[in-house]
Amino acid sequence: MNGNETSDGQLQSTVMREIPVEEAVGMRLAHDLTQIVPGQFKGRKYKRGHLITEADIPGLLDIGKAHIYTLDIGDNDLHEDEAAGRLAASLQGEGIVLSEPHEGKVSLRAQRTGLAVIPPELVESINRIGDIALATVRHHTLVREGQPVAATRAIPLVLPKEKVEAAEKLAQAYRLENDGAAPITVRPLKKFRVGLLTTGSEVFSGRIEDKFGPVVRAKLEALGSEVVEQRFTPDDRHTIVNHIRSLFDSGYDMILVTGGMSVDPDDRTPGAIREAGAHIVSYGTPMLPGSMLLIGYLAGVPIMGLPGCVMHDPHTSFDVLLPRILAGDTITREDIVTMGYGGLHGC
Ligand SMILES: Nc1nc2c(c(=O)[nH]1)N[C@H]1C(S)=C(S)[C@@H](COP(=O)(O)OP(=O)(O)OC[C@H]3O[C@@H](n4cnc5c(N)ncnc54)[C@H](O)[C@@H]3O)O[C@H]1N2
Ligand code: MOO
Repeated sequence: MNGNETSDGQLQSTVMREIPVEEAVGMRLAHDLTQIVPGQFKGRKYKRGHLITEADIPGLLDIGKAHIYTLDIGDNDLHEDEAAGRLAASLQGEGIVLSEPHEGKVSLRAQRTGLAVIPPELVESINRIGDIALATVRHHTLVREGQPVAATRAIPLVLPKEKVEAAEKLAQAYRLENDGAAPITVRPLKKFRVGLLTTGSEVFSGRIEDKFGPVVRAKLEALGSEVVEQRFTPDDRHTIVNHIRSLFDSGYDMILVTGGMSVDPDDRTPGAIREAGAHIVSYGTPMLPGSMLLIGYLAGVPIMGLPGCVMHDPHTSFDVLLPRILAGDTITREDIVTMGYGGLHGC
């Protein structure tokens, strides 16, 4: 006979009792209790299992707890912490660590900097079940080590086991359809050696100082890659083409060309990238800022034309595409097309 089974062998249902705090001394809390002080604190004040003493009573009353529950979980139910934990475990893949359950919530955090993989349809299917919530970052978000990628939360304190089992089945079906891959993972980024070509006669001649190089270097270094070489060229198409070909011959993993991406007669970069022999996936991305970005491949080597806004705006289409490329993805026209929805960030 287990703890919840009756003497005649029947399954027992959950029993919850409300106890006035004054009568709860000597009992253990059935769940975490939260305090919120706007602007100062939000979090667990008392932990599940805490043994209530006389001294706790004023503190409990301060956070609005005139009663506490005693809880005997039935065979067909789950405590919020167990429910959130089981759902999180069913989703956890490579590059993800789980937090301890906390106020009915479990966080899935990035174990490394990388690209979050989240199947949106699965997230929606799980949230359709009800009583159990799954919130995630968007698919293909760049995440840093320790950053939350997703969180699971049970809505009621006690919920039917079958709801969690239904979610686990969906996660299992995902694994079967995806060669055993878990639904939520963080893909690592490769270390790229990058050749950088900065166009602009005003920079080449020394009229103004180069501000593009340091920005591009910093963005790559922040993701574990490096600009090995930066060259400068005036706005002369032929010279730009020759530099691109020579950077290609140097065997870099990626070639970046800055400036000259817009509509002026001196904007030579898109034509030069084309003339160098690149297959153009897209000139123009439906995202602001970064709409004048070009992406293509030169015999398999990614090449991007970076518009002036990349030097100025902290988050552009370059910041969306760069982690994908470093994760090893080949960018397609469809990837570009789908950037427009939700892609208005500035301008
Ligand atoms: N009439 C239109 N105007 C603009 C359009 C358009 O479609 N029609 N597009 C806009 C967008 S979007 C962008 S972004 C900008 C910049 O485009 P470019 O990539 O062509 O930038 P440049 O013309 O080469 O330079 C613009 C600006 O930035 C300075 N610059 C460039 N490179 C460097 C560098 N390495 N270091 C320091 N400063 C640099 C350059 O001197 C100019 O001041 O165009 C919009 N306009
Ligand atoms: O390439 Mo520009 O945004 O779109 O500023």
